[in-house]
Amino acid sequence: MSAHSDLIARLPKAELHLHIEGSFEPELMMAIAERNRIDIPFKTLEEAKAAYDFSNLQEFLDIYYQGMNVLRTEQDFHDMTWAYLERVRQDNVVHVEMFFDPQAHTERGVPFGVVAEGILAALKRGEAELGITSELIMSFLRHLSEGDGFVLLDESIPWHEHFIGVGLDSSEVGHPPLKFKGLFERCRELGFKLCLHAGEEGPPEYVREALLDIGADRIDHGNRAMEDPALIQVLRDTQTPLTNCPLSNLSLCVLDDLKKSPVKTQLEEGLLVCVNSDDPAYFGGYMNQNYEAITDALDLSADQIIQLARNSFTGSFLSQSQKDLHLSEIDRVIAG
Ligand code: HPA
Ligand SMILES: [Zn+2]
Repeated sequence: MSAHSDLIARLPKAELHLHIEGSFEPELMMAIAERNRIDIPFKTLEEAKAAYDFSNLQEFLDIYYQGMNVLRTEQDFHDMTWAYLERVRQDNVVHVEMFFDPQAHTERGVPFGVVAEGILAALKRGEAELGITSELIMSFLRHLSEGDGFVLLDESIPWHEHFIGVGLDSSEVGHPPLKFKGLFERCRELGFKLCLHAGEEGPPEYVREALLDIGADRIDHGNRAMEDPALIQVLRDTQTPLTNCPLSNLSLCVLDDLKKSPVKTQLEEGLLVCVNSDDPAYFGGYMNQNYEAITDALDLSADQIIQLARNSFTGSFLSQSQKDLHLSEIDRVIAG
């Protein structure tokens, strides 16, 4: 329990950096494997959890792509998404802008429509039954080619109205944002918001490319931007949201100690940083556990925690009037 657990629990929050396939808990994975009669390398929960010991991004990604292999039907994608929504309702997450990785499914023969329809059905239900609003962000795998990205973009045309934006994730080093310049230009013309993972393991130059060459609307992670004072200035001037993921940083050894997290400095420097869970089933915590861990590690004040929650709405793709409603709800919670 953190010193500010009660405040953290009471604050409404938006989650802006969440890979839905990274919310796939081993219990559900084993149940779906059985339902679909698929062998998985884990026989027990303990075995699964023991495999979740990573020393870098690639080690995680290998297990992450393996885990999602059991997902085959619309029902599977629905069940995974619904489980996430039910879980974060408890953390007072009221809005989520979620990534999904279609190429990780189409590559193994699962049609795009199966993936999208399953997730969308759960999101619709989440709004009706849990009051959680949501947006979907279609992410490109950066270890694949720009041409593969264009194939996905074409394949997804019938569902474009359901996506607010596109993302860029998977193995960062060696796959800079500029590798996808033409693809993101096309996505921008189509009206998509652009969210790029940059500066998680990759150098500050990747954040610079995402921001200045691609025109990213949001930077996912962005930790290593803090190595470049000129870049910090750009992030401050543009108020580009940075979606930080504390427990992810720790699990993937981006940081060896959360005390070295840039979040407090970013707040003090006036950057628009917020806290997120990234892949909660793999990194040991959902939204509030991420808030608690970063609060304790950096000794954040109540005002700083409130600022993080405010930033999660300000940095979202909600309309200004929707943002204002959420921000006034935060005011109401802290006054009461
Ligand atoms: O944190 C991440 N980084 C890159 N790719 C990912 N795919 C899922 N999570 C991540
Ligand atoms: Zn991520």
